[in-house]
Amino acid sequence: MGFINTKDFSHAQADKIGVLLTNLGTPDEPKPKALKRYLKQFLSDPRVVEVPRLLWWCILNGVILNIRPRRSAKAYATVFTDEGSPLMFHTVRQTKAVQAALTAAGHDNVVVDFAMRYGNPSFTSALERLMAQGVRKLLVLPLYPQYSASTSASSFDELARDFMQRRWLPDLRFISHYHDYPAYIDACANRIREHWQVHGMADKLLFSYHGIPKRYLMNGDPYHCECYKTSRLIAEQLGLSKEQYLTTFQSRFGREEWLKPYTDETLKALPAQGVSSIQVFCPGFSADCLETIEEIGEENKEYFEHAGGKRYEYISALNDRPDHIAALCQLISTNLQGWQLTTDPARLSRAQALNSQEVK
Ligand SMILES: C=CC1=C(C)c2cc3[nH]c(cc4nc(cc5[nH]c(cc1n2)c(C)c5CCC(=O)O)C(CCC(=O)O)=C4C)c(C)c3C=C
Ligand SMILES: [Fe+2]
Ligand SMILES: [Fe+2]
Repeated sequence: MGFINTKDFSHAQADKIGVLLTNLGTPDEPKPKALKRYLKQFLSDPRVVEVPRLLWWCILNGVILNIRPRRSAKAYATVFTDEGSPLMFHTVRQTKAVQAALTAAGHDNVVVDFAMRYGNPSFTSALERLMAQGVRKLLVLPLYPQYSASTSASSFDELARDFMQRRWLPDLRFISHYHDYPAYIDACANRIREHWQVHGMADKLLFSYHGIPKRYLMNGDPYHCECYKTSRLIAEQLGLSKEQYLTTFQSRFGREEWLKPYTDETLKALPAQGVSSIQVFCPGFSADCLETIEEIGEENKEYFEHAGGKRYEYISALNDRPDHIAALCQLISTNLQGWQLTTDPARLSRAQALNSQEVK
């Protein structure tokens, strides 16, 4: 068996610490061909669709990949900008901002990069870049605040798959969730407060999270509980009573039951219950993407207004807001504790010299 070898003698350099931010991934272009490639990889992941493989292969290749790419391409075309897919450009900005903040805080041997679980840039390409810079310690932070096997565990699978090909593995730390991390909760609350300062409050605040099949919860996935805890902590931070906010689940796929209450059905029902104004925030999406901009910002707005609702506001995601970046940096720094973090150039060059001698 052949392993990926370290070709650039990075072991001759002082050890660096790599921070790899990851997210779901997005199609390269809003075109059916690119969508087919992306959806095939995404929907073939057994962590995402837990259905017997042979049966699923037939449904996916026989039906879904012949219909969905065209439909999804149309939806993506409404959110792509000159900078590309929102999920991509927000993740690029987050990566640059986290790198700048960590460097400014004195973590001068930390290199930050990002990878996407599906599509580009792949985990392997990002890991190659990090290893080539001398990274021997790696912290991986999937930007999913709430743990779910379909996202967080799937990211770990992809990391492990890459490592199976590698001869020399780095030390590894993996942050599987941060749904109740105080600085993240504060950033969410700040974002909502800022919105209120401009627009005032609405009758209710709705926290909408991406759904997963209910079966995954029944089989032990903690995602549902973590979403409810995040909502409660943000609401407490904002001083809201239980009557003032709701938690719902969006983005259903397929026919089986998903986590309830559903976002779309809730928004269709609220006006008849006397709720005429609503503000929607999506704490589970660290960056705006198709599911927030198009599904929450447009599609669900229509449902609410069509049902008689008067005022609907989508509160955009944390993206690269300074308090979000500060929260991520705090989470990263805490998880780097005990690993060599130095701002001392003399020590770094001594380590470099020693390593070079060992190589000779
Ligand atoms: C098929 C089942 C799906 C599960 C389970 C699922 C879980 C899940 N997804 C996210 C975050 C995102 N999903 C996004 C898009 C998206 N999700 C699914 C399906 C499942 N997701 C599909 C088919 C798509 C593609 C769009 C479409 O064709 O409708 C995105 C947006 C990506 C973008 O490019 O903008 C995100 C983000 C989470 C957090 C999650 C489980 C908790
Ligand atoms: Fe999804
Ligand atoms: Fe969607």
